[in-house]
Amino acid sequence: MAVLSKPVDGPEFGLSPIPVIDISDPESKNALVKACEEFGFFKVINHGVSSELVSVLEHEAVEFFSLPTSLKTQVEGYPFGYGNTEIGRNGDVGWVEYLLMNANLDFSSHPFLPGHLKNSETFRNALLGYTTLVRKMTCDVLEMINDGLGINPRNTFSKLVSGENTDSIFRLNHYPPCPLINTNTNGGNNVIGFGEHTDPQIISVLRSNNTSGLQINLADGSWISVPSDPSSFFFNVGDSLQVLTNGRFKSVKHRVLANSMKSRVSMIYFAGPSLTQRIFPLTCLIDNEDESLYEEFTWSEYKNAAYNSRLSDNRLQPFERKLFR
Ligand SMILES: C=C1C[C@]23C[C@@]1(O)CC[C@H]2[C@@]12CC[C@H](O)[C@@](C)(C(=O)O1)[C@H]2[C@@H]3C(=O)O
Ligand SMILES: O=C(O)CCC(=O)C(=O)O
Ligand SMILES: [Fe+2]
Repeated sequence: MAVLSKPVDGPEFGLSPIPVIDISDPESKNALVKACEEFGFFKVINHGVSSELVSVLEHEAVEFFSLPTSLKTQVEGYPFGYGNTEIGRNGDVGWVEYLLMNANLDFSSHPFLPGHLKNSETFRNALLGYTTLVRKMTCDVLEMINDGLGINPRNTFSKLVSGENTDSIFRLNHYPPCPLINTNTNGGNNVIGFGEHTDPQIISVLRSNNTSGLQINLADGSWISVPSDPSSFFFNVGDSLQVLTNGRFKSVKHRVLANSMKSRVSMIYFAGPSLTQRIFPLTCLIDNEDESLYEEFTWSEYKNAAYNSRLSDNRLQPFERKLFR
């Protein structure tokens, strides 16, 4: 469990600057590009994903996390399966328990699911329904971004995350109420649920219950709280999309603070490419005077490096080109 050395403020009040994008409106493509450039983060509304499906999956997750630890415990297959407190295997800890799984497997024979869930048809159906709809929404959003950037063909980004072999991950996180929190005078707290990091994949899609805790880091280095909204989805630009856009989009640093009173339950779909996919800045996004900021790598190379790093490391640093001007 990590305790921040300096308490942070919790700016829960006032208007949130987080961009809200109506994806039912094709004209939102420019707002999407702007959000990816300025925040690397945005909230999506009018998405068409069934709230009933989301509720069933959340209910199943709550039931699962309420089981005794002995029934949730990890099976073989790092990083997948159940875990608590430890995030990754490089010393990161947080006030969280989670279930991590590959989102492209047949869930009926999923090797990483604890027996209780593997045998639950309700859970398997909800998971399959949810990941199918969220993948489709992700592709729609990537295509709108594609249009907004004026790139051809339209599926340049979406095809990276839509094939059979794509390496997408699904994560359920549960942050129980934390009795160790000292609430400071500004209403903030000092216990980390999930430490600061950027997501390695192309784009991540997060949905949570009505408990806040997620914060994003702005360009000026300050942290702002993301007001919870169970009926919307929050999108994060990942490191790979930062590289594909030659740094025009920034992968957003984010973290989760624990809550003393309420449980937070979140579900995140990490849209990743196939392991052999080569990642490099798209030529059409390199301005004439600019140069490519990154060396080419495969997703597998990047992922291996990422999984050997700490959460807060700048995982793109080894792939940055040394430019001499
Ligand atoms: C400490 C780690 C956990 C993580 C792998 C890593 O070594 C660094 C990146 C972490 C992260 C953050 C986003 C996702 O939650 C995640 C599944 C991912 O792809 O990268 C986690 C990894 C994890 O929990 O194993
Ligand atoms: O649980 C959350 O709200 C965010 C977790 C997160 O950033 C992650 O799992 O990568
Ligand atoms: Fe994340």
